[in-house]
Amino acid sequence: MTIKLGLIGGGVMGEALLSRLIDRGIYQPSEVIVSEPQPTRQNYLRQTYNVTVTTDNALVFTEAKEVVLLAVKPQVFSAIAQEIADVLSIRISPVVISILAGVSLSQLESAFPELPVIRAMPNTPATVGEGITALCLGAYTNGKHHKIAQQVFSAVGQVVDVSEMLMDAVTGLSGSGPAYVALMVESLADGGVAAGLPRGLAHQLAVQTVLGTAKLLQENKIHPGELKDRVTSPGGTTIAGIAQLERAGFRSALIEAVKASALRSQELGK
Ligand SMILES: NC(=O)C1=CN([C@@H]2O[C@H](COP(=O)(O)OP(=O)(O)OC[C@H]3O[C@@H](n4cnc5c(N)ncnc54)[C@H](OP(=O)(O)O)[C@@H]3O)[C@@H](O)[C@H]2O)C=CC1
Ligand SMILES: O=C(O)[C@@H]1CCC=N1
Repeated sequence: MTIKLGLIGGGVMGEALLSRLIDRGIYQPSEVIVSEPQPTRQNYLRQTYNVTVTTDNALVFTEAKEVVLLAVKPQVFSAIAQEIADVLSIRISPVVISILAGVSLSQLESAFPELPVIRAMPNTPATVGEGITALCLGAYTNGKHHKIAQQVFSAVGQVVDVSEMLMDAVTGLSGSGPAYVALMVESLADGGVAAGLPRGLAHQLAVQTVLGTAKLLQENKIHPGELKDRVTSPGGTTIAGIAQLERAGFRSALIEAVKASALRSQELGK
């Protein structure tokens, strides 16, 4: 069978994408090649997904006919681009989709001259099909490449198209955001424990509160401020908690976290 999908880097995000794409039948295992340096990780990927696994990044490029997903850390991008440079003259042209934080379309286009490239920023809820991915398209892409990217990322959640100037901000918000939400869940549970709840129950209450609130905001399309007002009874418990959050600079802390992450994404692209 023809190999259609190449994945360079089978780590956290690479595996999240691989797993859903195979589960949903978008690619058959025999249509996928993955490159991964570590033997233990290689064996795991081979055994779990029944895909071809290699250490040869150039082979992934020459074998994959439809799409090559780059899912390595931004710090190894130049090394990988060099490895692949030799086979580029063969003029194979899968669409290259990079999920690397900070790495710009112009950097991708200089590494893969004249190839169609797409910059994408997914997030870890992709693992459970609840991710959100922002896409921006390089100069050599066409409608077919866009469709492939939409198909790949809609297998793991929502997809939005943005202009490249917004990608660092997207990275700061939805790319890194799951870590901020996880920190909030952990802290809510800690608060519950401090107030006397057993740990397991505190965790369950915290997770479901975040999940349910997100669902309510999404399904009823209400403004977060309105939802806050609905929970906040005059002279009640919630306003006592909110006053404390405001004293501690909760909103400002989140705003600054997103800005710091966006700035770091910009730096990684330099
Ligand atoms: N994690 C997240 O939430 C998100 C991450 N991203 C982006 O996704 C990319 C990957 O992140 P993440 O999955 O978290 O990182 P991981 O470290 O989990 O995955 C990277 C994988 O690439 C492998 N790798 C390292 N060097 C090479 C090489 N030369 N050739 C092939 N594979 C190699 C690593 O192997 P080894 O471990 O042996 O080094 C590892 O398995 C990053 O660029 C990040 O910016 C984007 C959105 C969200
Ligand atoms: O922390 C990082 O750099 C990556 C990019 C977005 C989420 N994780």
